[in-house]
Amino acid sequence: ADLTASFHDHTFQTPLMNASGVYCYTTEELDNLLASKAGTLVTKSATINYRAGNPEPRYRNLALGSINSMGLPNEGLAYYLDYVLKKQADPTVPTLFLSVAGISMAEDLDMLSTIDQSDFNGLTELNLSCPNVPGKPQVAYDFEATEKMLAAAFERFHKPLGVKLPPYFDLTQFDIVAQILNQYPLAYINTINSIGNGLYIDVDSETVAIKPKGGFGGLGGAYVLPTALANVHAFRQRLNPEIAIIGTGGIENGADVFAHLLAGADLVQVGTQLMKDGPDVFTRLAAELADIMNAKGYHKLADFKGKLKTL
Ligand SMILES: O=C(O)c1[nH]c(=O)[nH]c(=O)c1Cl
Repeated sequence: ADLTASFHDHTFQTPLMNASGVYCYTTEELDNLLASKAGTLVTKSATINYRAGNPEPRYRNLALGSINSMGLPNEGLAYYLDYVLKKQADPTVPTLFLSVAGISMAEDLDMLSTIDQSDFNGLTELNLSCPNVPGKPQVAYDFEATEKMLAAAFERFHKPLGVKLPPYFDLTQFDIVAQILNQYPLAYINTINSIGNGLYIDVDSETVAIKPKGGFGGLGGAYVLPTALANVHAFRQRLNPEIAIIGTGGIENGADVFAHLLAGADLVQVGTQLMKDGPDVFTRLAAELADIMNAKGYHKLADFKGKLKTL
């Protein structure tokens, strides 16, 4: 089976990559991703300046996934922009993704201007769905703010741009959000971000799992797979075909990768399972996906991508 993934005018050795926020804070972690079977990588969502983030413990692996309230810790935009600019000079390195998540629209726009004026030749991911900055509601659950943000972004940003979206749970929300997104020349959407503000309770200790926000945090892993698949498929059915889709959420094995692709994803991102297994997870996921494709007689991703059947 050929796992080569095409995404606009880019090709990747596999459709697999990390989810922003996982294994992508430092240049060492990012280099380890490049050395793995991941097709490419995305950097930790950046703010203009270094951010310490929320108090620890702020991430926990759980039997059925994970919970996090990191609070947008990152080294600052320049650190990640320097990294991708250096790496893109190497012809053996695939096209890279750079993520930004300002804690205000002004900060987002400043960062987009900085990137636009740079020689970055990869794709930029505007994170509209961070659920863990206390006092800052997610932009993407405010449809007016989302529209304003996209209009302002495309006024000043001329490189390929994608948006990271939170999960939606109502079909009319899919209709409304898709109608907004279809007005803009987006390269892609990335769906889903963690399911915001879950609460894990440890019965033995009668305590929450993480320190920030009284234990409330974004859920990842197996908990979120059906919601992730629904968002991928709902948007594939509604978005202009020029807007590609990155499927994120709940991938533990090759079958989950296959399901995301079947639902319409062009690339998939792995967060919780990468946190649990490290970059070798991409070797396993690639092998498991290839086995499934071979068993079904599929030779390339286009043979089944987006071809989910209904009853
Ligand atoms: O707390 C975080 O840093 C965080 N955590 C998430 O689960 N999604 C995000 O977009 C971000 Cl920005």
